[in-house]
Amino acid sequence: MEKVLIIEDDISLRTILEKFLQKNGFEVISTDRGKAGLEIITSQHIDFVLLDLRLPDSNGIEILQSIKKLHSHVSVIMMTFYDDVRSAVTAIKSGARDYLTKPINPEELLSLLKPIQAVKKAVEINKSEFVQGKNEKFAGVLEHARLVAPTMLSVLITGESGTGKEELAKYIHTNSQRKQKDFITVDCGSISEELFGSEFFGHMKGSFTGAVYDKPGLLESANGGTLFLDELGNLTYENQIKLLRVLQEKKVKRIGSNKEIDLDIRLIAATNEEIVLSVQKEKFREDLYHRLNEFKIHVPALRERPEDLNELINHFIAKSNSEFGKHVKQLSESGLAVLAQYAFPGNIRELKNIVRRAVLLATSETIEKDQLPQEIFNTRTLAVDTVDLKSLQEQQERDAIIKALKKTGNNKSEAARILNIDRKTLYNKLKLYQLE
Ligand SMILES: Nc1ncnc2c1ncn2[C@@H]1O[C@H](COP(=O)(O)OP(=O)(O)OP(=O)(O)O)[C@@H](O)[C@H]1O
Repeated sequence: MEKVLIIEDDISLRTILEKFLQKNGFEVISTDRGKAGLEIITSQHIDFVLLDLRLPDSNGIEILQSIKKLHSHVSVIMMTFYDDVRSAVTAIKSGARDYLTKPINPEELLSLLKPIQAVKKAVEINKSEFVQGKNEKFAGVLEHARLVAPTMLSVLITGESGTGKEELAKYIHTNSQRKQKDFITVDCGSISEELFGSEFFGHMKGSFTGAVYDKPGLLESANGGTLFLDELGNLTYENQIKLLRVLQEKKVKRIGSNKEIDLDIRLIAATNEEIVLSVQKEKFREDLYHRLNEFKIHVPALRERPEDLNELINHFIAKSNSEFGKHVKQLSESGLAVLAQYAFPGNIRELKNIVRRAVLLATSETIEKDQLPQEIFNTRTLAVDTVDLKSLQEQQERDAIIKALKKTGNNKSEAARILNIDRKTLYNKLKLYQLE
């Protein structure tokens, strides 16, 4: 989930923004002071900041400059009054992603955050963060990844949600000669029809209302590097056409510019849906499918990799220790036995969340069984030789969705947040399980 920091001293505006963003699936943290905001950004991961231009203890522009100097990957949106648009322009020049004038229009705010959500730069690609494990199937996956990495073949990664498709895409990038260049992630579901052009192609200042500065598009940013198209199945049909055209031409022009830029981009796409079915139903263009599927890799579900459970748990214990300043050493035998029986419908992401929570709750060096979430004791356990794994997983997914909807009073955004999936995926699953 994306985390947003609000730095705003007007308490009523701050509260409205907090509630609105939480409702729309963001994790929110807020403060009324600029310096406290800087401390928060230093001590925890923040995706973007809503920053008031005038703060009681500091000047918003100076805070912006410090953020950009120390944490350049954090996107900042300035909030200002109409009569201070000049300062907003200075803010843009200092690296702010955009600005909003008060009173803040929530829909406008959302439309600004959506493309930011869609464009996550993998600033840290660290090989030691990647657990390889011992499972034979996954070893085969990695072998294929290493073989395809140095080529120009586009790769289609399939697999259930949370199995590590994005991690594998980064693995391919870091094993290619492009590793010094950028790896750009695009969440295909969050790019609307209207935004596609300016997000993918970029624009020149003044080319349309709201284009207050020159902006390179995603394709230009990924030039020389890798473009990762996540949740490919969520790309709208019209956007599929536009993407295909530019991939065929291998050239791009920013909106409002005549200058053609040659493109040299490695494409990796991921999907957890049966994209072949979408092709058959003519919802996904066959030509684009073939263009992206020059080499397919399927990532197995976590329950198909029981040998790797231990290594992944230890990896997440170590990560959570450094995140929370704890000194947990291990998971108890009985705790491990519980996890070993669990089917993990949310795969590695779910395991990571379970371990993080348990590390936070742990009161000694060992995580005890009762520090694992209750839900995993209630679900049917995994008996590999007697049950149909697919239907077991579907049943668990369905149960989890019903529970989340009940808990949130049928609020889909909130339910999607709890389930750690995007809203579009939730809608697809509601349709699939006939829960609409
Ligand atoms: N091999 C791995 N080593 C360490 N961590 C991993 C590994 N694979 C996945 N993870 C972690 O599990 C979580 C989910 O991984 P990732 O986002 O790559 O999955 P995904 O299949 O792309 O998910 P989705 O289908 O929802 O987009 C992330 O936090 C990631 O860091």
